[in-house]
Amino acid sequence: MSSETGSSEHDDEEVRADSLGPRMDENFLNESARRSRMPHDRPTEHELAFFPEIWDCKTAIEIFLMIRNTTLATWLTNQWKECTAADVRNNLFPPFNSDLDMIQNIVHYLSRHAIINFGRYTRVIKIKPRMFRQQRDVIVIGAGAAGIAAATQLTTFGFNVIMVEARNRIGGRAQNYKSKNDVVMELGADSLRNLEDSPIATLMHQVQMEQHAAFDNQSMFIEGKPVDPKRDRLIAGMYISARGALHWQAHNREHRDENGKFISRQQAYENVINLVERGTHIKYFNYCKSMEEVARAREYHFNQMAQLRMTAMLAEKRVDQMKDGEDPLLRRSLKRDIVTTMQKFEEVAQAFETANSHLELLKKNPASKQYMHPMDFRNWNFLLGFEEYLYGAPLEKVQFSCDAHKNKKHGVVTRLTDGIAALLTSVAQKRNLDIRLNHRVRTIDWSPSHRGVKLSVEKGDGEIVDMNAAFVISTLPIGVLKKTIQNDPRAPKFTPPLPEEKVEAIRCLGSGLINKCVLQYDKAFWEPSDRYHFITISPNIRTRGSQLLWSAVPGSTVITTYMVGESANTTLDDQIIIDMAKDALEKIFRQTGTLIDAKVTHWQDDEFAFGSGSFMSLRTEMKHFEELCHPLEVHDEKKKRAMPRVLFAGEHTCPSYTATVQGAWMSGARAAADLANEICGVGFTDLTMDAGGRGDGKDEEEEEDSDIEFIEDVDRPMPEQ
Ligand SMILES: Cc1cc2nc3c(=O)[nH]c(=O)nc-3n(C[C@H](O)[C@H](O)[C@H](O)COP(=O)(O)OP(=O)(O)OC[C@H]3O[C@@H](n4cnc5c(N)ncnc54)[C@H](O)[C@@H]3O)c2cc1C
Repeated sequence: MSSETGSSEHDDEEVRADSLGPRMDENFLNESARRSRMPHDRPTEHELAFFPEIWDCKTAIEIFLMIRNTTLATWLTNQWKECTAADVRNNLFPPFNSDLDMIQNIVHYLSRHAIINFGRYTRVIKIKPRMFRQQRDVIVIGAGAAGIAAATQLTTFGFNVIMVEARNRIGGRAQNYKSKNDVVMELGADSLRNLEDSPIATLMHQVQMEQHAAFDNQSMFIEGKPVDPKRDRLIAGMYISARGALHWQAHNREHRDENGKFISRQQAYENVINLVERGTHIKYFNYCKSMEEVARAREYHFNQMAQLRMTAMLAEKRVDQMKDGEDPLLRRSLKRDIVTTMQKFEEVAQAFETANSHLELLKKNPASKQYMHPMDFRNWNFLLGFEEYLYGAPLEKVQFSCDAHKNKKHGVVTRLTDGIAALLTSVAQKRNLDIRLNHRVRTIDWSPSHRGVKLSVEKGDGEIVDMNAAFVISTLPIGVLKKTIQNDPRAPKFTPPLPEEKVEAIRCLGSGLINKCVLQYDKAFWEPSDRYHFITISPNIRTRGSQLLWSAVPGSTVITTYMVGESANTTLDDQIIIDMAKDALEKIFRQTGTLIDAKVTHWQDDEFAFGSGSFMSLRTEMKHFEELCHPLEVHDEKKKRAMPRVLFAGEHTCPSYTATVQGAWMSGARAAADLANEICGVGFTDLTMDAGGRGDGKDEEEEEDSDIEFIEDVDRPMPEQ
């Protein structure tokens, strides 16, 4: 019987392997789940919440996972075209391809949450709005990565979306600047990390833009002179150990001071260094103590040897002075004394030798007086400065345990030759988004007395217009929200004011700053294939973040340097910053070309950003992210519950990827899904009831559309999108 079961399992496996297309083997399915940030072997908590029918049944979970992973693989195989239930079914083998409901529900779930079918792709199934007409209008504030993600998703769900953007361009903190001879300079975000599992990788795949890896081949310079790579590796090793220790601590215990504030990353590094330094001092103290003890023992043995030698010599002299036959008893006794003294001398001489060689050994291997040489502290400080670049804030202000909540995989760092803003523009164009540039939102009125949300918007020519929508998605940056809660007239005003919990969350989240100095020369005097990325180490700890990294797009004549940490908020004149950068380059390369164009950013003064990105400050708690995402709600009499009016997105609402383009995109998609789930219902679980939970006949004034049309579908009608 057992052999029968065994062979049937084996046959099943063979059937599975044969039935899978050439690319849909198990490894590819698992890899597809990983690339979509999902575990391949279990449903996520979010999935379980949406698919209660699989909770208690192992087989149902297996079927679910097979269909889900095949859906992800189907999408990843062709990300230019909508992945439909029919496509997924074609890639499934029996019996998994028979559960049409499950296939459709999974495709809907993954599409709704922007895990598949997002970005710049061709839709196959006609969009069917699943909400009342008056619930269809949405205004998205801000046309950065978060706004574009939210708008593209919402249009897919059937909403009418208008985007209002204060600037005369889209992209927000991803900003291209075309220099005098049309070379693209990135003034905002320039590097894309975590691409192995990032939705941005899909956009790049869809848009097919030229890209290149950054951070290759780093060379370090201190005051124009290359740093010894051996010492660099040594200090980098120490830093990696210290960072590992911090990471371990962050995951294992909470570190707050007596005021309940988190310890800063700078403080945590200092603690680690002090701990190691203390260990070094203790070792040095023990070394000195051992030296002293061994030297004393050696001296003691030496003196003992001298004494014993003297005793033996005196005894010998006495024996020599005795006449033949005189006092034989005394002679014998003296001779015996001489023998025992010499025996003792041998023993002491051996102890002396041991002490002596111990002393020599100690002298040969002296203990260090200090952990790190003052010169090496420069390298160390560069590494901390580099963290300030990654976090976009001085380490004194960054919460030490912030890594515990961040996705730490950085992998290959990629840059786009035409810039990140061009990528976002391409997606927005393809999806035909209605973007109103030069529309600066002044007030957001979400009073319960209105039917929806009323925006007061200032157009480029100064005219103030009112715009109304059922819902608003705000992607106002954290810097702008901070100004809002300070009643700064430059930031939009909320009426009624934001709830206290949200105000507290905005106050407690950090708003960081990275600035850049971008230089365009007439020729590239750096080696384009080699040192297109290098590092200058500041001799001064306070200025460690000033012009620490240099990067250039290979083949271009533009080179960029960054100002981070304390140095980012500089009050120096632009010309001084440019001259400093030119001097640093001249020190390294001696011969530089002619400067054609230069640009220094001041993101702290930009009225539509007031900073570069959010970070976890010493007061940030995880609950603050929930508060930041939480929509502004109004009680709905009909539905007898609170309904969202203003939803929030932006990089600062995505704790795993704060201050990144990826985080911004994911937050926009999340806000769009939240709104659609709330208004359209989770279409994949309830296909008969309408959006408002009405369930039966139609309300006269709230007419629903019924223009459903499927261009391509599985054999039986597909549920509404
Ligand atoms: C110098 C610098 C370097 C960076 N480097 C990187 C990097 O290497 N990699 C990375 O992933 N990220 C980087 N970032 C961070 C990244 O740019 C942001 O996290 C991301 O672009 C934020 O997108 P968002 O949509 O949340 O916000 P934004 O892009 O800021 O979009 C918000 C939009 O709202 C608009 N807006 C503001 N106020 C109003 C108003 N009153 N009315 C109407 N519209 C308004 C703004 O104009 C803006 O377009 C960097 C940022 C800076 C500044």
